[in-house]
Amino acid sequence: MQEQLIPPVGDEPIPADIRTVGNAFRISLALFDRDGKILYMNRSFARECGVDADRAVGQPETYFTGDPMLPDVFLYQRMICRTIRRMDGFVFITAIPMFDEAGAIRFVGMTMENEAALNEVRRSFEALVASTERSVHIQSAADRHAAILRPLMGRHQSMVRLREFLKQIGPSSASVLITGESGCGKEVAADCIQALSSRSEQPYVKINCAAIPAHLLESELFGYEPGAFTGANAKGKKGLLEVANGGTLFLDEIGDMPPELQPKLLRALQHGEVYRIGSTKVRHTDVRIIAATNVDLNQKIVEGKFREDLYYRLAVIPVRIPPLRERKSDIFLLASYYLSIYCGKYNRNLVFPDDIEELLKSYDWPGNVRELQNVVEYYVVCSPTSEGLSCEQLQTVFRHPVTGPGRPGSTLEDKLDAYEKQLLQEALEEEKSLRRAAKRLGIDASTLSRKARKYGLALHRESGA
Ligand SMILES: Nc1ncnc2c1ncn2[C@@H]1O[C@H](COP(=O)(O)OP(=O)(O)OP(=O)(O)O)[C@@H](O)[C@H]1O
Repeated sequence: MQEQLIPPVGDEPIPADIRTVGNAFRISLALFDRDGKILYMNRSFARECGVDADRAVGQPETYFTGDPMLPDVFLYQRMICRTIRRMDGFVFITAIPMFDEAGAIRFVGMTMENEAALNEVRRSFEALVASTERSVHIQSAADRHAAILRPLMGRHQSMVRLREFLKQIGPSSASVLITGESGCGKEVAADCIQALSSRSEQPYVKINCAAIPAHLLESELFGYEPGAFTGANAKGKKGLLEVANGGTLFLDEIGDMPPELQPKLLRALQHGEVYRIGSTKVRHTDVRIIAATNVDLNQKIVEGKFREDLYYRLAVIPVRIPPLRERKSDIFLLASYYLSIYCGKYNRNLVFPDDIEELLKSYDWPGNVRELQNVVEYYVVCSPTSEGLSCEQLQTVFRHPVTGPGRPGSTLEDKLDAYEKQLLQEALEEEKSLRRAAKRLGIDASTLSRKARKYGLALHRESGA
């Protein structure tokens, strides 16, 4: 059988050949599994950290550094570099995530270089640069895509898949309909699609259909001729469909598009033809439409409030953004990210104690990432000391009552049940099969299946549930 060359994710030991190769290099190298535990450390890395390479296996990153980098690697899903000051000078650490075919992080490779080694490289590099006339920086397409998609954070499988999907659909000119609850990131996704498209250098115009009264929305979208109506600009005005010509128009809250405007919009999308108010002259426009809504358009169609033909024109590519409660494992990552942002903004130094972490994970976040952002800002601004706020104090700004294990006042049994449910839900969401979810939890598949039924959790299709 052929030797496995790619390091496993923790299920099997690293093959001896790989260890030999790793030890032969001067570079300090370590590998971590998806839970941030050390899978392998070569001799040079162990020497650099003053630890025993074999004993280090299975330990968390904090075993050799007090300032962990892996949470950021898992959060941003990209390479992170950091310089750490030590008694004997600086060390430069690089951590690079390695992905599996489904786009999930499989393991993380980390290298560590000390100041002396880097100085040696720098001297060679300076000599090389001095001997050349020019240095060219080439940014790969992968780097560019990663940079564009960075604002759409999350390492839950659904977000990894979403980013992959956006990369695939971004370049086309097809209309996209983004659905999802309020505050879950529809506009962030629209911005990513636009930036990934071949129209990224062309106009990008946004309009919120719910924020503008119907009569004004028509003149905003289609424009008008001089003297078309009382109070109109004497020179007339271009509509946004004309302004966005060659580029992209983002129609936010499309579900609020007044019924009387829908046929006119359909015509503009279908034939690229726009008539300004008060004009019979046709103007041609080539616009990619990205629309977003948090209402159920199918329901609106049934109620006769939204045209079915317009729906199909808009939803050539449907994109659904999952609400935060369907990707619970992202809650704390996002909360930690916003904590660092707001601590920087308000010059505070705060952390989340364990009970606050539990509370944040227990809550359903009806307002999604926007609500989470607000709650974290409240936590930073309103904490009287560096101890932070208590759970009871923080919950006063939640829109709904908390029902998970962090809920104060519930019995030990309630809390244990809620915590068990949360762990099962996370494992079922993140693992591809029931068997893998059961393995991760350390129970057999039939027990997992029974417990999942008890808590009303959806099982993977392969389980036959
Ligand atoms: N995946 C994410 N990573 C980081 N920030 C996010 C993410 N999703 C949303 N946000 C942040 O949450 C806030 C709300 O996002 P956005 O406006 O895109 O939501 P929306 O779904 O368009 O909301 P609405 O339906 O109310 O218009 C923004 O500040 C955005 O930066």
